[in-house]
Amino acid sequence: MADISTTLAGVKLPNLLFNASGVCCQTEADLKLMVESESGALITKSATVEQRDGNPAPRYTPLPNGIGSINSMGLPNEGYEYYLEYAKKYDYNSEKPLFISLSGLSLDDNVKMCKAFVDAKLPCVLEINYSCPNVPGKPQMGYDMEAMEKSLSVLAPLIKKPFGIKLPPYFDIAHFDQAAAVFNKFDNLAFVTCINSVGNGLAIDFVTEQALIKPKDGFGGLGGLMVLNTALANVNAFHRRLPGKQIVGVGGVVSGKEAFLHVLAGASAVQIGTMLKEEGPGVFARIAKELSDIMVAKGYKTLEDFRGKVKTL
Ligand SMILES: O=C1NC(=O)NC(C(=O)O)N1
Repeated sequence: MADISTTLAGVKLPNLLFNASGVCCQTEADLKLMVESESGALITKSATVEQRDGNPAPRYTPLPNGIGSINSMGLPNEGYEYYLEYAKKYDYNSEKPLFISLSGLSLDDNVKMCKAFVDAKLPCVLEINYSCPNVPGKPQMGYDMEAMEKSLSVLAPLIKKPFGIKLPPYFDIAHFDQAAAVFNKFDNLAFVTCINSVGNGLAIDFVTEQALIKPKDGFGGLGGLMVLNTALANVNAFHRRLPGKQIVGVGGVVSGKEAFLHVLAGASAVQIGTMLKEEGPGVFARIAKELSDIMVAKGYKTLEDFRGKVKTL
């Protein structure tokens, strides 16, 4: 067995795999499945101040031939106080650290939620979601560098301890440069999670000639294998540009091979979304073994042996 343990934001994970926020993490029942799984950590569904039902169904579907998924959930969640209570009851002596995702609909909302978690003085780690593409009328903060800098200039000093942010995919080198210039201003911004779904794709059924999901005329975030190469680029771009910070890789992890590639690109931990949704929590044990077998075959003992060591020509 190879050692696939890691640390993230100063906390130890027995293995680098956990859920992407939003999948298997909205209710305590979901989170119990994550605790009982072979994941190395767990993260809660992005919370807003108030409980939200989210968008009308159908709002998630896998796409044919295992290429991925499309979703327009619309931030359905139990409201931040539900996750604060969960975090207060969580067993921090367990080997599995708890991450909390917050996705305020305004800076004031994010301040209110962050304050509540800071005041509770809990060991859980915050991941601020700047990249939900599915709330009608709410452009993604992650594509507004000025707004992101303003938000971080308020939240980073408020949170004080290490925290992370969830980013949308960027597709232009200038945007990697601009975003990194903002992130490097905040010392306790310990990690960035790349990528959230590729926003506003459209899946259409050939036979019925209908969009596959109901919200927003069928427009929704794309995930799964088809976004792997964009995810790897974002992981590596920020690994190169954010010295001293860590990257959580997410996007397209369907087996140990893609998890290996995310680490090679620079990831310190790897989240799984679509494959977890489709396969269930058993996916963690499968992918952990597949990754370990790959490392043994390649002669790597730990993730540090190859993290960020993608070769260029
Ligand atoms: O940040 C998010 N990304 C997604 O792809 N979907 C969810 C959502 O719609 O709630 N949120």
